[in-house]
Amino acid sequence: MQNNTEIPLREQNIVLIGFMGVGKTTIGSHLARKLYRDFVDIDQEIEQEYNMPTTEIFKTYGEQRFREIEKEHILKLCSNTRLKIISVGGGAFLQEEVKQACLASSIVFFLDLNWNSWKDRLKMLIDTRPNLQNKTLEEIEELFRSRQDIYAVNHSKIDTDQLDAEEVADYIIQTLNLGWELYEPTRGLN
Ligand SMILES: Nc1ncnc2c1ncn2[C@@H]1O[C@H](COP(=O)(O)OP(=O)(O)O)[C@@H](O)[C@H]1O
Ligand SMILES: O=C(O)C1=C[C@@H](OP(=O)(O)O)[C@@H](O)[C@H](O)C1
Ligand SMILES: [Mg+2]
Repeated sequence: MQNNTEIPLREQNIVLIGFMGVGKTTIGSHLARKLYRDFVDIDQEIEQEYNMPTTEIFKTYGEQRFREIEKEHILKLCSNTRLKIISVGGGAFLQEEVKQACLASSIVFFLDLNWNSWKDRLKMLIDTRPNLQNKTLEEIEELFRSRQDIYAVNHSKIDTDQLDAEEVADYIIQTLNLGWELYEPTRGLN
């Protein structure tokens, strides 16, 4: 496994985490475009490999199998790549090995959104997120709250409540620039 002390800060992968629907995929693609990097969305990679949407993968093979494939994809990226923008699914950090690999090899941003703002997105998420289906709103809130612990260890937390996706990407870039300049300053010409 690569360790982020071995990779220059400016070359480390950037990993976006957070609950379903907070905007990891949308913000990740903006970030990749703005930083001229490749974007990898783990759910999209798995859907391409199985040639079916996540809901079908859950139905056909079960969540456990999905988690195994998810882990394989993420661990491979953590050990073999740099300079990527990676959006992982909201349940990826349930697996301690995945969480530790991301934290050790990459810069991990937690996209935070409060429950009241998140609730407004439920309608547009429900058809494509198997773990939101067949649940009452109370059960979804319980899942939302119980998941917060797995995101609590990160390198930077962004409060996204008041920002659109493009603004979150810009904010992440500002944070990165600050860290890069502080810890790996670019040398002047003389
Ligand atoms: N900052 C934001 N403000 C408002 N809507 C957003 C924001 N980020 C994402 N969205 C919308 O929320 C929905 C879920 O976004 P998505 O990127 O798929 O989330 P995730 O990958 O975290 O599950 C999309 O319809 C997207 O357009
Ligand atoms: O939190 C979860 O259990 C899941 C989140 C989804 O990704 P997003 O967080 O991008 O919605 C996807 O991996 C799958 O439906 C399971
Ligand atoms: Mg996503």
